[in-house]
Amino acid sequence: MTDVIQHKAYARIGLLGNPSDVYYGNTISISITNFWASVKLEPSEHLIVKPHHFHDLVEFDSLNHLVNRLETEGFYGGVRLLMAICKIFYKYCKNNLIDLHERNFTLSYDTNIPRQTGLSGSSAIVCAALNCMLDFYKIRHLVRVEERPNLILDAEKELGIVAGLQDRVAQVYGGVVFMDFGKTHMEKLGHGIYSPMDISLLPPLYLIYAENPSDSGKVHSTVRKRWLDGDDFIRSTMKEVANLAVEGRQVLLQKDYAKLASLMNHNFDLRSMFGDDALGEMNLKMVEIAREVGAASKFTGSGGAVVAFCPAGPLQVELLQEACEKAGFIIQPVQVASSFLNDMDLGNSSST
Ligand SMILES: Nc1ncnc2c1ncn2[C@@H]1O[C@H](COP(=O)(O)OP(=O)(O)O)[C@@H](O)[C@H]1O
Ligand SMILES: O=C(O)[C@H]1O[C@H](OP(=O)(O)O)[C@H](O)[C@@H](O)[C@@H]1O
Ligand SMILES: [Mg+2]
Repeated sequence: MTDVIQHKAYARIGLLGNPSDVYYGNTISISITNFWASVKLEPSEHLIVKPHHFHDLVEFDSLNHLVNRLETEGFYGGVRLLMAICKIFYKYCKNNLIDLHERNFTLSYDTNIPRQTGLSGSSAIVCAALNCMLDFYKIRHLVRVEERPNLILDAEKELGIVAGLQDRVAQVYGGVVFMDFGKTHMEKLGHGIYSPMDISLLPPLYLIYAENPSDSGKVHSTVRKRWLDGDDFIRSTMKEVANLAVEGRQVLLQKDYAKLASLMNHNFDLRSMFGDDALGEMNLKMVEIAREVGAASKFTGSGGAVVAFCPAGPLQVELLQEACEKAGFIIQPVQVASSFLNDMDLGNSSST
């Protein structure tokens, strides 16, 4: 009864096809153990959502400190995410006639995912919290794995954040997943078709990032509006982006890494549809630096971090490391997470 429940959810990299997940496209995404968010649920008398001592700072040294902090980190931390998933979870259970016991809990969180860098720090917090609640109420078998990414996305939608499913799928499934968000099954099933791939198909990848918060909701809103208005250029470019993941799946199965490099670069080039202002100068610089040494590179998400691949091998990796250090960017090898699904999760899944 008094057991503490704790779950981690990891950062993710959009390897190919992002951001077409927001637009009935396809992606290949990877869950990585380099960074994670963790959420703790402790039974308690009242229902409490605890602010994080750093990410939800409300006490400052001075007015100058407060303003500086808001300008670099924005207004929000993770508390709103935890509250939003509580609301979505409760409503989902109610609508699906899932009985919840009446005991209360305290939620707290921590994260080392660089903030708002397109590594999916937001949905990691939400995903870890959802896992805690599934265990607290012992209803894991009643909420299918394919549905869970939708709940996580709904929590962020509740806050007005424009985002897609790829982050949430990678964080629920783990490993490498090919995702098909085609309109037909999105409308018929209410979710995409998610096919885990063998993680050993991936070549060594590198993560480059800078402390450079960018708001994924803001980055996406203009393109989203143009897509909804039926803008021909945005619609056709987004289809092209989606096809890169479809092609990428075959390319990975054949271990054709030269082709993988060209697909990654093409993916980034198509992101120019967002416009340089939305993409951000520092983000563009990260991609440029990788390309200068002949590495393939693209955004992991909506901006802040870049995934790079060195098709020419270790010497090229050294050049890339030197170039990043010189420019003040952090670079580290990507550590791919294995699948997170257990027997109970797989037992209630219909499409994996
Ligand atoms: N590391 C973090 N710590 C606390 N809250 C975060 C963090 N990262 C994101 N958030 C919360 O999630 C919201 C959306 O973040 P988002 O732009 O999607 O970033 P990311 O690329 O990391 O997912 C932020 O406005 C903030 O409320
Ligand atoms: O633009 C993208 O590639 C992704 O942007 C968001 O992810 P984030 O890590 O918050 O930048 C969004 O949630 C994803 O669905 C997009 O593919
Ligand atoms: Mg996000």
